Amino acid sequence: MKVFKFGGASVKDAAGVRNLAEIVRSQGHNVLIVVSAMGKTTNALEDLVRAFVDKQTEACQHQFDTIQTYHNTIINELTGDFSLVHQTFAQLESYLSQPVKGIYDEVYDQIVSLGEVLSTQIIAAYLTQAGLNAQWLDARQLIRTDTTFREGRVDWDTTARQIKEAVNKSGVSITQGFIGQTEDKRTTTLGREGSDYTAAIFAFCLNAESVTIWKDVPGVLNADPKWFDDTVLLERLTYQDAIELAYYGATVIHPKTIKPLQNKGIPLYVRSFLKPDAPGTVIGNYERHLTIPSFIFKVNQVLISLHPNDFSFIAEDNLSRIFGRFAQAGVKINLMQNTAISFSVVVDNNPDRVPALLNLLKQDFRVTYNSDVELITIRYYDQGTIDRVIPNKKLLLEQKSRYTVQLVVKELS
Ligand SMILES: Nc1ncnc2c1ncn2[C@@H]1O[C@H](COP(=O)(O)OP(=O)(O)O)[C@@H](O)[C@H]1O
Ligand SMILES: N[C@@H](CC(=O)OP(=O)(O)O)C(=O)O
Repeated sequence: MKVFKFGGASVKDAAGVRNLAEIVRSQGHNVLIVVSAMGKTTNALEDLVRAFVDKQTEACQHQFDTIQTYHNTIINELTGDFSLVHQTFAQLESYLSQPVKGIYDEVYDQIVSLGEVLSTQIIAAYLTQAGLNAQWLDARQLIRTDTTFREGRVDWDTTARQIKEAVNKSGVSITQGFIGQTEDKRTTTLGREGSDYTAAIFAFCLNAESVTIWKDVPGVLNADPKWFDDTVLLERLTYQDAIELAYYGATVIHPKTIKPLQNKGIPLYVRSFLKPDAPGTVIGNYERHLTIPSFIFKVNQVLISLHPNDFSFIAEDNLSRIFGRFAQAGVKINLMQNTAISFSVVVDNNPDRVPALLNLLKQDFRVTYNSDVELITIRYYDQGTIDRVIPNKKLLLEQKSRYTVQLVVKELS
């Protein structure tokens, strides 16, 4: 069987849902479909959580209405029995009418996970009326995680057992990306953009023949077309090149997706939902690595420099203290570099996490930071490619390995 993953961009409106059905009809015999929340619903639900926890009743109601209206607009253009969708909105409304229960991240997961529940309920209803009888599966009952809310860690043994028992390998099934559940039945999410990872989890557990991620781009390109004009389609990629590109921030694939697929040799296709007959990119066990440079831009980064208060070296004890603080604050490091008595890191400038991290670090270190920096990564670089990306930018830090260069830059004002 195959696994197809459709992201929010592919199902942002009724036309997207119809297009999904056409792709499944023409290419998806014996397929499990993993779907994300529609359009930008996850962002909208994040705003709803903030308003709910901050007890901003009006903002909360407004956000709820906006999300419901958006989904109703899509439903109104489709045919099918959407009663489950209305039930989900009723459940959400009832949850929002009660006092906030649990820590922020837990509340976040109970609410934000509903984006995927709604999208799959709508699509399953549409597929069924279109004669594609889709089995709707609740990913919360299949993917078991620990209690790390917003970044649930998968319990592979339980997950594999539950998936093998529940999924029918013939016909069409549909389930939610991004969500799972703890042992005591509290919903978790797997980290933003985690639906690709869900597709890989299902494929791994089911020994699927392939995974296809349907995108609004022709495949994996050598740069994000939103930033670069002359992009080139990478027709074949090794798992290693794919994992490196994703890890450095090529948002076309979630970095956690590759490992489960590589471990079982399952090919990953990245194809266009706008041109479903085009071959796109295939990622697999190939001998040849990339031959052309790839560019990855991460904006809205912050460069943090730490200097031990007691002038001690950046050695094992200080390093373990630093990494402990980052883990405690839940902040991922995108780049790091040290000298004898200073340690520099670049992280996403996440307003929910970075201020708390800085406070923790200030307990032991003198902390300086530079916000609004960009992190540019070039894989298979040469000097010409570096020169191409740094005009009008001040270079703050550079790190080179044999195949990859990373540049921390700031716009020259
Ligand atoms: N190397 C790359 N190749 C192709 N697309 C890329 C690359 N890096 C970033 N992207 C961006 O990824 C986007 C698709 O991802 P995303 O918007 O998250 O889709 P979805 O909602 O389907 O998961 C593309 O529109 C493109 O701007
Ligand atoms: N809806 C979740 C999960 C996801 O992967 O979405 P998408 O496939 O649209 O990037 C998010 O936005 O984080």
